[in-house]
Amino acid sequence: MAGPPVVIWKQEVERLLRYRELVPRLEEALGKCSRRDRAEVIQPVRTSLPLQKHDGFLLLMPTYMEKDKVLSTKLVCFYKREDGSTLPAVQATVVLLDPEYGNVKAVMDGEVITGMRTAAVSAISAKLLMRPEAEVLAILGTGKQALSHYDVFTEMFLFKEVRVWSRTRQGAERFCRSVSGPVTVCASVEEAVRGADAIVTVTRSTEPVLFGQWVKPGAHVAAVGACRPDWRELDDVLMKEAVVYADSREGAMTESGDIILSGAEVFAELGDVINGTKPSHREKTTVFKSLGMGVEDAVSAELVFDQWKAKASKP
Ligand SMILES: NC(=O)C1=CN([C@@H]2O[C@H](COP(=O)(O)OP(=O)(O)OC[C@H]3O[C@@H](n4cnc5c(N)ncnc54)[C@H](O)[C@@H]3O)[C@@H](O)[C@H]2O)C=CC1
Ligand SMILES: O=C(O)C1=NCCCC1
Repeated sequence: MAGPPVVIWKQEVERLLRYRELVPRLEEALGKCSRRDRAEVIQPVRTSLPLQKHDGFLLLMPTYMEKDKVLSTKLVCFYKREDGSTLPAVQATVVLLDPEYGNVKAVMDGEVITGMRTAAVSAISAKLLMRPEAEVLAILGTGKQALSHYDVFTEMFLFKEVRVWSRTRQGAERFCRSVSGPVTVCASVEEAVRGADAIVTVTRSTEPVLFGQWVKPGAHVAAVGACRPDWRELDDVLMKEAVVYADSREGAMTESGDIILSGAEVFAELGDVINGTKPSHREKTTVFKSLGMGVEDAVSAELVFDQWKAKASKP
């Protein structure tokens, strides 16, 4: 008889999850997704429930990995929120189940998982698609995702300069106080991205903020915001000039305004590049359109649970 589920909350998840273990698990999971083998991953396009009164959405993200014996679902709410609002834009919980019996093994905070797995997948996109001689990273937006992207990008790559742009001075100042290394604060998006080799867009904008005319040919863009079919972060010029990669082709065609409204073609999934079935076009301008996938949460939560069990079994 299974016992009650364990509850693993934010600070514990923060203690247990490390990029050096998370990144290889995510790479493996992305490869499995793109093989479309239902014994490896079943992950339907997520259900999205509008919370119209609150200008938000609830997303349900169930995932089953039969061979790996992983069954989970994330519940994540996200809201448009005005700048200066003290309320979080994203709130998430991950439920981990035992696939053999269907009982819940663990309920865990999903905020740290969402922050870290999203940033880790963007860093994987950079590992696969960014030029190796990249020196300048620009981050647009200074919220939670901006911080996790700063952490993993500076852990995995050696940039000479990290630039940041925020709509508000307070946002940029808060970001600079929160990170451990030097940052150049830029007064405009154009100033931040001109000459940058890698650009991360992590804003809540619903209109384009990054324009192709400012982007250096051969740069790599990880586009993380704009996760609704009518929301944009990138303009048509950039979307049409770049070679576009996505985490999930189905997800991108259903949810990404940058892809749907620009008419850009998804060249490949990151998993196709990992599996060697599609090439990496490092020499060209590349866009990785990230929307987030349940499988990323599933393997992250399983990793947290494994680490928790290992710690709990120590005398
Ligand atoms: N692809 C994925 O897997 C995930 C995507 N997201 C998306 O990433 C984005 C950032 O998420 P968080 O960092 O958690 O949010 P946050 O609220 O912590 O930060 C959002 C940032 O965007 C800025 N911003 C808000 N409106 C803007 C506008 N109109 N133009 C320019 N900047 C604007 C804010 O000042 C803030 O710096 C959101 O769009 C969220 O939906 C979040 C989690 C996972
Ligand atoms: O994958 C996720 O988690 C999210 N994706 C889009 C916006 C909110 C969270």
